[in-house]
Amino acid sequence: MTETEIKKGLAGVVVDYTAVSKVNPETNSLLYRGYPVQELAATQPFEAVAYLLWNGELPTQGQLAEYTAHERSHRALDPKVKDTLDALPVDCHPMDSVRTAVSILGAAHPQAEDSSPEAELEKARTLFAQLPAVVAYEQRRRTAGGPTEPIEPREDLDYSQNFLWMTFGEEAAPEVVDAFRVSMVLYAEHSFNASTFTARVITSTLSDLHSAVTGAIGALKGPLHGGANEAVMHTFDEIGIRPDESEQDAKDRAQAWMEDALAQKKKVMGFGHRVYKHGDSRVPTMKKALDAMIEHFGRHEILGLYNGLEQAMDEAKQIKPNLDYPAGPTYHLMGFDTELFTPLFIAARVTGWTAHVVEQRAANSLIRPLSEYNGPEERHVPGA
Ligand SMILES: CC(=O)SCCNC(=O)CCNC(=O)[C@H](O)C(C)(C)COP(=O)(O)OP(=O)(O)OC[C@H]1O[C@@H](n2cnc3c(N)ncnc32)[C@H](O)[C@@H]1OP(=O)(O)O
Ligand SMILES: O=C([O-])CC(=O)C(=O)O
Repeated sequence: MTETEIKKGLAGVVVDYTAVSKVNPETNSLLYRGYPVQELAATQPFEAVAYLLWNGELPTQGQLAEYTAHERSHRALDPKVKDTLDALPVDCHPMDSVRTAVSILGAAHPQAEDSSPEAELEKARTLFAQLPAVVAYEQRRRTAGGPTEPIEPREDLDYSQNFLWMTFGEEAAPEVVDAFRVSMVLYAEHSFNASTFTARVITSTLSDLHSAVTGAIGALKGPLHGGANEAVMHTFDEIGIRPDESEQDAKDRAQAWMEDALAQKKKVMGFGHRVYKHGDSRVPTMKKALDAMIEHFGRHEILGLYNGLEQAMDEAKQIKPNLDYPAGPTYHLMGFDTELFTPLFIAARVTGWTAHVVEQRAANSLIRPLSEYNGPEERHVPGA
């Protein structure tokens, strides 16, 4: 009998076509609908990148104006969502809160059961516009220690400006807005990663868009995927962030921490990738945004910790950082609670997920792989 080849973790398995993005580990590049992500990050508002992912082309000025107006008119925190969030424990994980909020928004959507391409796009655009209020409110509820008043959105601000406004109740500096925008663009899409694949599996049963996104959030939460940006900050905290420390001292401590962690065979979150083996295509762009935040806030000890861990990992195992590594400390410097980092990833990735939902539905085949049984041989219930 020939042994069945098991593709554990589906590693290296190509399961379908996609025109949404191309990850190329050979050239270390990432294209959204053909455009290099670093070019999009350098030039485009996040709203235009969302449009591109959904529609396949960058918007004209008129199309962007229409999308922007739609986004701005759906920004307020839904009262049903606020009531539910207020009923949750204040210290529950915000990923659970956002997952719950998406479920409510789905149940309440007037086109919940309409899966025509037009309805799917409408639902995607609306959810994209609604999510910042949910994430911002979760940060505010945690800070207040319980139910509080949300900050009302401002229609004169763009997506990134308004996100920071609703979270912190003040207008962010342009440098901060730009670093935030760049993070959103970089987090938006990455082919058949675990959460996107989850969304596609759910869609393949002809289930609805909000169910697909709710499931995708569950997959994103884990530290081997999106939860790594939160985990990176826990590592920094474990090493100890000392704002008065010199960059070199911080670097030395981080290197010593990493040597110890690797000696104990620990997995260090924020490093490694299933597809990229020579570095994540998005890291240089995100690292620039982190550098800008380090300069803006004058926090060079963070750079010391960052470089110390990266260098020690590279020397010991030649494993490179992934996008979550520079994103974590960037969000920390902006003032987000560590547990809010992965919800920020949701706000960005909802664009990619929903583009994949539409693509899956348009050329659907139920996703149902096989397994090789290795349990007990057939046996019989006594007395049967
Ligand atoms: C945006 C994103 O979602 S990016 C991914 C975010 N996730 C993380 O940062 C979590 C940390 N990284 C990891 O766990 C892995 O690198 C993954 C899950 C991302 C990719 O994993 P895989 O392709 O399955 O590789 P796998 O986990 O088998 O690792 C291969 C080898 O490298 C080692 N390795 C990989 N990543 C790390 C790491 N972060 N720290 C220490 N060792 C690592 C493994 O221990 C393994 O070593 P071994 O062959 O001696 O046993
Ligand atoms: O592609 C992956 O496996 C994980 C990742 O980097 C992402 O989803 O952005």
